Amino acid sequence: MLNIATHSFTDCQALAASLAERVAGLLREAIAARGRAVLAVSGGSTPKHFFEHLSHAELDWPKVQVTLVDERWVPESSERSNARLVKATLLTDRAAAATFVPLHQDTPTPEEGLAALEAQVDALALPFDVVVLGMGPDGHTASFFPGGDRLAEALDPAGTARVIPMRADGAGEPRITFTLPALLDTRALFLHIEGDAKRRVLADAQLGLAEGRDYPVRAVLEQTRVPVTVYWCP
Ligand SMILES: O=C1O[C@H](COP(=O)(O)O)[C@@H](O)[C@H](O)[C@H]1O
Repeated sequence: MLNIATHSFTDCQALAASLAERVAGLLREAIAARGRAVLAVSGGSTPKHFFEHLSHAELDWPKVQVTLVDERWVPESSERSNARLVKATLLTDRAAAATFVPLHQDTPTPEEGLAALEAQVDALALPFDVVVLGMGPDGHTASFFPGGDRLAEALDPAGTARVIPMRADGAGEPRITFTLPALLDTRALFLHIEGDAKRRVLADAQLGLAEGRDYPVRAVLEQTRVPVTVYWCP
């Protein structure tokens, strides 16, 4: 049984405000219950307004750790860096007091930086309280790309690795990604998508109508470990 709820908005700014309010509420609850909160967010173009709203949220930000669900293996000076987006749009205003745990090392390849990255990830007070995934038009989420060289390993529910490198034709550059079992180790899971094309991809993935195409997001939709809440606007 799929455990998916969908919140649809006609206005993407309203979506961003609503998702930020929901996430802030969950982070507040986590701090009240455990004295800290851990948030994993996506990169790409979609989360910008959500990040801007969340950055103003009133909560005890020094008790919040923020990380990324995946990262492009580029320096932070690159426009493609997910960390750059997070620092510019989320870790400002009140949220500047949060601790950021990046998924990048200054090494030529993710494989060479992996041991140091694993040590960085060890600093996270897991499980996550909130994970916010995005999705590309090709049905990738985090860096679970169609045809990814380590896709099966990343999606293996019994896998023990938390982060792994990923390469795929559609990925642009090498990636590092939390694995699916690591991301499902969360108290709340959101999927934030915008636009009709992505809604169709999601519907196809959900109904198994991918017509031979490989939509990795399907693994998130079909798992039964944690409910998925989809936020969508046109
Ligand atoms: O490359 C990535 O793409 C996806 C989707 O990005 P968008 O630009 O279509 O919103 C994103 O969720 C992921 O974190 C990122 O690395």
